[in-house]
Amino acid sequence: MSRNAPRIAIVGVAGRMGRTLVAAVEQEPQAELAAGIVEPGSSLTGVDIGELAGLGRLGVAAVDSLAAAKDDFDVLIDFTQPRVTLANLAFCAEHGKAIVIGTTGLDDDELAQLDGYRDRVAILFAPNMSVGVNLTLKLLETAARALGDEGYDIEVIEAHHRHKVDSPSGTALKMGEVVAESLGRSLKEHGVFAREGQCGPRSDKEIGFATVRAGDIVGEHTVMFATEGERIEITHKASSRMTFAKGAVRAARWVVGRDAGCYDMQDVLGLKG
Ligand SMILES: NC(=O)C1=CN([C@@H]2O[C@H](COP(=O)(O)OP(=O)(O)OC[C@H]3O[C@@H](n4cnc5c(N)ncnc54)[C@H](OP(=O)(O)O)[C@@H]3O)[C@@H](O)[C@H]2O)C=CC1
Ligand SMILES: O=C(O)C1=N[C@H](C(=O)O)C[C@H](O)C1
Repeated sequence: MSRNAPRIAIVGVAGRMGRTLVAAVEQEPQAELAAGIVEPGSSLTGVDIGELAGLGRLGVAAVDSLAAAKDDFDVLIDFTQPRVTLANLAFCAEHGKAIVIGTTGLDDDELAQLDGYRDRVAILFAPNMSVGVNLTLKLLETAARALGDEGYDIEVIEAHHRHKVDSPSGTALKMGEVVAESLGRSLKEHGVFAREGQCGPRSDKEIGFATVRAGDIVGEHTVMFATEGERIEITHKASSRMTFAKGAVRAARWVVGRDAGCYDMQDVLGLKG
């Protein structure tokens, strides 16, 4: 491991993404697995985080607060839930740590709170850390510009596992925002998130969202552009959480040592502009 390998802490280390992140950091020679945080008072406190991830002993015991790991890490990776993420962001701002946030489902107020830290700490915030999804966002920009004003109806369809708590997914919302922005529309005004009963025909400019929750689906997103006589579908399918975890580790290595600001995966991958 290089002397400049960032020391990474993972919060929510017993979760679906937390466990995958432990494996991803462990596989990255240019990063050090420094700490793993579980919920305050968790019975998993003190358990080796390698054991939690099914990798065997790694010599890092889970702690139940960020304060307990304060001197051990340079960058925190957080895939938990909105209120926990905001508390961890406040901690990172206070203690000069960079943070990678993968948590989705933040409401407008929580997003504004997150944004309020942009002058105090380096934040990497993205609803999907996979390279494939971030490339898909660029393809969507191009497709929307070419097709959007030519009478194509736009619908976003996503499917995830039965445990997911937020809907639509953060990725689906991001895809909708990218398409809306490319067309000069506002997603707040034109997003349609439910159709039931006698809801009438769709309007030309609406961007519809449909959600599936079933079994162990890791994450699938399709944006459909449909008109009389043809339809184009741009689809991304994740078949392993490792794609998100590897992206997050890449993001952690990128964001550590940056100036305060709110960055995303497009910055990491050089896809801006
Ligand atoms: N940006 C991206 O690329 C991706 C984002 N996500 C997002 O990541 C988030 C987590 O997803 P997932 O891993 O499936 O969810 P899980 O519920 O499996 O994991 C969340 C973990 O956070 C833990 N947790 C809750 N509160 C605290 C706390 N105060 N301190 C420490 N740990 C805490 C939970 O512990 P406990 O179980 O004890 O409650 C749980 O282990 C979701 O918002 C999801 O949408 C997911 C995949 C990719
Ligand atoms: O909860 C998940 O699992 C996922 N959440 C993210 C989202 O809401 O977009 C990303 C990924 O699709 C998996």
